[in-house]
Amino acid sequence: MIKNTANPILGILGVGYFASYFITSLRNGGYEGTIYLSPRNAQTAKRLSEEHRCLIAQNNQDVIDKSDIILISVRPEQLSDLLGQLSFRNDQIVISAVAGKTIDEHFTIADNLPPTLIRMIPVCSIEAGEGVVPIFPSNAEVEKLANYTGTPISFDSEHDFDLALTTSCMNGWLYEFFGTMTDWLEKKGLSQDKARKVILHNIRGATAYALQKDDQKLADITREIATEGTFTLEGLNLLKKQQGFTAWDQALDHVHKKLGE
Ligand SMILES: NC(=O)C1=CN([C@@H]2O[C@H](COP(=O)(O)OP(=O)(O)OC[C@H]3O[C@@H](n4cnc5c(N)ncnc54)[C@H](OP(=O)(O)O)[C@@H]3O)[C@@H](O)[C@H]2O)C=CC1
Repeated sequence: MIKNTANPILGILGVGYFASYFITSLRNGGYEGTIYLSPRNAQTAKRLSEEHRCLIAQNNQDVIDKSDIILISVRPEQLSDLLGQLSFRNDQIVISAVAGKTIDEHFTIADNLPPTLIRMIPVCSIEAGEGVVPIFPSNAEVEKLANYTGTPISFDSEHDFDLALTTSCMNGWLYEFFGTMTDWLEKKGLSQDKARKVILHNIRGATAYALQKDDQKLADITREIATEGTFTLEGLNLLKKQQGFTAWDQALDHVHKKLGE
């Protein structure tokens, strides 16, 4: 059992890009628990200890020994090396942020993991306090932790979790899409600052509006706006004719297949 359920002690193995945004998000969201970091990436660990009140452990085993919940955020190819010589207590919760490795694959790589192994892979937007935090399987302690960072969504199957992960890649494509529209505005004469604000607040408004209409299908919101004779409908028809939306489906299909390989 976790010793301090209000503030479980979090240990992090793999202190790189993911750990940086996750810790920033936790602290911004008000998480006051102790955080122990693996010392391997000394520069990042030092920065996080200074900026976000983390403690640097002596080594990876020290991280585990001092923590209730251990987050693994090394790259997939580094997982077996990391887990090789470590030992966990059976009452600990391990969260893995390692993309593309199933729960079974984790246990195949390392038979020393405790029984409670949870996959949780949020995207970097949680640093701004927004974004989905996919979790599998559901776990109350992990959901509580994730709640500091964004919107936790727990899935009933790894298949569903992987679908959510696929759209995490989509989250990355969106910036390219937003950038294309911003560039268009700039080419037409708008300043960079104004173009960026117009696009980003348009999109933020669209998501906020849709989130408050959760009983309505998203396509129905479009149908309400893009009525006969509107410029919105003309643009929409052009996008459809140019396969503007099916191209996104194809990219999602591609990534989903890759995740399952
Ligand atoms: N980057 C992202 O946006 C996202 C990443 N993820 C997942 O997060 C994980 C980490 O990705 P990311 O943060 O980008 O990668 P990084 O390379 O930035 O971070 C991984 C860190 O783990 C360290 N590390 C490697 N082996 C060990 C070890 N044996 N003991 C202690 N530390 C070790 C690395 O140190 P060193 O540099 O010395 O090897 C590095 O500091 C991946 O599995 C990825 O799938 C998930 C969602 C999004």
